[in-house]
Amino acid sequence: MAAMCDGRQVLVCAPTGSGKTAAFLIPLIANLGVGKGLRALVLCPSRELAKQTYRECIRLSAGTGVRPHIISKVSMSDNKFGPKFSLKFDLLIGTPNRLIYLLKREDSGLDLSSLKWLVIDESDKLFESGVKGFGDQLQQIYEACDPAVVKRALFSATYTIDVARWCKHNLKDLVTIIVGQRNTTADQVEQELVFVGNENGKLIAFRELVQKGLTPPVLVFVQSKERAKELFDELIYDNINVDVIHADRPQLQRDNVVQAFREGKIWVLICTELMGRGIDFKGVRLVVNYDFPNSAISYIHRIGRTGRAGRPGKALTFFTEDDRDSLRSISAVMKESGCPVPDYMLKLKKPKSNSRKRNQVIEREQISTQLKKKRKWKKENKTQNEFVKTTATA
Ligand SMILES: Nc1ncnc2c1ncn2[C@@H]1O[C@H](COP(=O)(O)OP(=O)(O)OP(=O)(O)O)[C@@H](O)[C@H]1O
Repeated sequence: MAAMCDGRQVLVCAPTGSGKTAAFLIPLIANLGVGKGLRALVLCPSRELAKQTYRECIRLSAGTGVRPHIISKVSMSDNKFGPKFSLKFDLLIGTPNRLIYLLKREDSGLDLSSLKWLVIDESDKLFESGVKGFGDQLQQIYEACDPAVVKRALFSATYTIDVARWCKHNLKDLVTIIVGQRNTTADQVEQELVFVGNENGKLIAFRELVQKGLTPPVLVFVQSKERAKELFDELIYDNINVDVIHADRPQLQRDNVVQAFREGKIWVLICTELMGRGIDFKGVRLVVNYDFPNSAISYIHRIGRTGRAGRPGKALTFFTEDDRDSLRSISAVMKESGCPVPDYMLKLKKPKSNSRKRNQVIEREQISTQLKKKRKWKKENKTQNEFVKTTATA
């Protein structure tokens, strides 16, 4: 906070749940002063996180006169944007794609010429390149800002060499702040790896957990929206108060699910990486990695949804033989955080670079026993029909 208040550009890495949102919002609000035009922009990788940051900003700026705004679908269709839009607000929060959409629309009134601060939350995520990455979008936003005037502040719980290198080469007068050890989990999270044998073993292990008694709220991470839907279809019949959130659900449903989970109306929330970063649900007691995370970075963020703001939390990570390649790096993170890890895991060989691409998602068997049964039935019926056909023609 002190560095930003002094007008220095910063690269900050601090553990999950340690209060980074307030650490950038407070200096922004304090430094904006009186002025005309949009003077600060905060970028987040998901709409859920943007909304949460906006809520925090409203709270922190109360009584200061600072006017925050969020780019949401509603505000875009509400005619909030127009020729004088940039004069109505001081601080704008949003995701890169919506911002670019507005920058491209001539009638949006979005003008970044008065911008003083650009904050990139979850910076390593927003720097990711490739089709699914935000890297290109971030580049377009930079080009719309005046680099001589706009100061940048990058925040994340994880530190990647790519971001650090970029900052070193591009940001003058940079202060790098690292709280604790780089790329470790929050201290308060008790972590455990559970070998479950195979896909079916995951369902059995999860049901055992429920039988023993879960203390809600619980977050369950899977690797894709398809798997999130499948797991939901399984658990919905188990008399668990469960719901699911993923990118295929309409925004209104996503908002309602988040709200219901916050209010304790949903006890178990199945989710994808969408909820892996930044989301602050108060008092999540347990995070279950139903599917093994595909990188140590993803592991750190996912389990960081519990053990926030000094509260205790627990993280269980299921693994099968398929997860062997990632086991070593994640067990090393656990060991670094002081959790007991069997020696053999730490001694596993590094996967050959050509055997598995970085962050590659593992192909897994379907979760759903119903689907499996259906497929088996179809296959058996097909063979039977073929047998009838061939004997009939013979
Ligand atoms: N000084 C403080 N004292 C007590 N609680 C705080 C303080 N600052 C922030 N918090 C609370 O801590 C929680 C976590 O804060 P925040 O969401 O900013 O974490 P974060 O560091 O951004 O985590 P992540 O890396 O997961 O995004 C929030 O509920 C927030 O209200």
